[in-house]
Amino acid sequence: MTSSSSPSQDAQTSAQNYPEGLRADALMEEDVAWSHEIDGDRDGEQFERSERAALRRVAGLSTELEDVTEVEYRQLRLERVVLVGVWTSGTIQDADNSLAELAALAETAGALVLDGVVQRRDKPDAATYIGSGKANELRDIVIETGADTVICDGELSPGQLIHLEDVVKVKVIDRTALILDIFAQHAKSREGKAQVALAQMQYMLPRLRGWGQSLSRQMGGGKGGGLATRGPGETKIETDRRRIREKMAKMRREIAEMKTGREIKRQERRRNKVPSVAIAGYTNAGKSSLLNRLTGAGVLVENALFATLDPTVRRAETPSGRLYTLADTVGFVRHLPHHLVEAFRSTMEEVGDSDLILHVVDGSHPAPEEQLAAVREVITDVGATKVPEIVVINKADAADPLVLQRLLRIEKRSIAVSARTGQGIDELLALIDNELPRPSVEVEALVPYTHGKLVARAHTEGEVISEEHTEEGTLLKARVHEELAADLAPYVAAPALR
Ligand SMILES: Nc1nc2c(ncn2[C@@H]2O[C@H](COP(=O)(O)OP(=O)(O)OP(=O)(O)O)[C@@H](O)[C@H]2O)c(=O)[nH]1
Ligand SMILES: [Mg+2]
Repeated sequence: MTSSSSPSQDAQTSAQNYPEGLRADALMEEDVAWSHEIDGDRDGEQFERSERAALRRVAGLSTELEDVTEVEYRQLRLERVVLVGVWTSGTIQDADNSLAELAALAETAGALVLDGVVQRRDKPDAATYIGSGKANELRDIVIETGADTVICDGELSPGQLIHLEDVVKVKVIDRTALILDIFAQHAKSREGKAQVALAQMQYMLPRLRGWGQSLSRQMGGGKGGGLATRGPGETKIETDRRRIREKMAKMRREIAEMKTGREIKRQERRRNKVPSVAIAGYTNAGKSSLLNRLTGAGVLVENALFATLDPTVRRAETPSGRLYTLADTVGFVRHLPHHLVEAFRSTMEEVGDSDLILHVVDGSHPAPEEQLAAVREVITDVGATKVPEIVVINKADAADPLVLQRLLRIEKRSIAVSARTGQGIDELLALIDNELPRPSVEVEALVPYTHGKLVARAHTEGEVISEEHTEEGTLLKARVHEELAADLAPYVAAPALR
């Protein structure tokens, strides 16, 4: 590891150097001026008085701890967080699910969730996200719980973050920053790390505005800011921005190179005509567990979101003995930060390039249909709509049988399995066998025993229909791909004999 080459670290360091500046930034935000006009409780008028009256507490969110020692241990390094969401449409259940997911994300990032509240509004408040009155209530909750961070369930403008921070007086981060943080913690490969770093820089860039202003204030610009302080600040910001943009450009080039390497490997697999199966699905659906079940591979399985961030490809075999590759992929999540969709396009491209998608969904989740829809949106996004899909409803052991029935009815090509107990796995393997593309050429050849390798290849790369050991060699009837057909050509029986 080189000391100064991590851009995300640099960005973090810079942010720490100028925390005041981020605040100062808000004062410059243009949206502040008009936000006050549409602020207040006007937005909420359509809603019930009781709904507007207070922040709605979401039950059962706080992190469960096994024992006291765990509390002490965790408090040493964990952030204590309060979650806050704005509920604009849909049912209470939707709002609660969304916040429960945010809680899972926060825990995955290593935080201790103390409380969660939802505010019903038409749309997020332009200045403080939840509105200034509710922000004060949130401040009370923060004091009461001893939280040191507030996490908002959405992407907030830099101005909103800072305004809310000014009221609640602890650090405020948004869902995007949280997901980026988890991704940064989990990325393993060089490519994955580079992609996350790039996404982080992209997220940072528009939030850089205040740093220079703060600097100029330190240099004697005085409070209140205004145009007078902008001069030197602007210069500093320009430098920062240019530096970051240069790093981003370099990073993009490096990622492109790494991508070429991966593409070559993929083409090799293609050339060998090994069919590929991609496991896609919502985060925590059990994709890695399923990969393990299907191949016996030791892939990291964790009850955490985004345990898998780098594609893992394994070799597998159908019950009839055909080889294929099985690729684990990064989990999907609703409202995936836009730069991350871009950054992880490469993983998803692999999905689009496969012969079959195993779309894993957690049957025990409160809203599996929503997960299916969210994942399909991204699949469409990367143009993978033509790839056949099997919906694998996982965690059948823990799911409500009625929900399973409902899903099996709605999804035509679906199967209920449990990666944990092994239930339904044999059927799934047979289904995969069925759905994989069939090799196209049917051959009948008498292969000399000195060329046993060709027979073995017919088994793994094609489909053997019949095999007979004669004095001259193996009499083989099989369906194979064109390349193997060409290799077998010298031994193909004369047409008259067929
Ligand atoms: N009850 C039950 N739990 C399961 C089953 N399959 C997986 N799990 C659990 O679900 C959690 C997530 O499993 P993973 O395989 O890591 O899920 P994933 O989809 O790869 O998740 P990410 O890589 O984080 O997106 C783990 O705690 C698993 O033990 C199952 O069939 N039944
Ligand atoms: Mg995984």
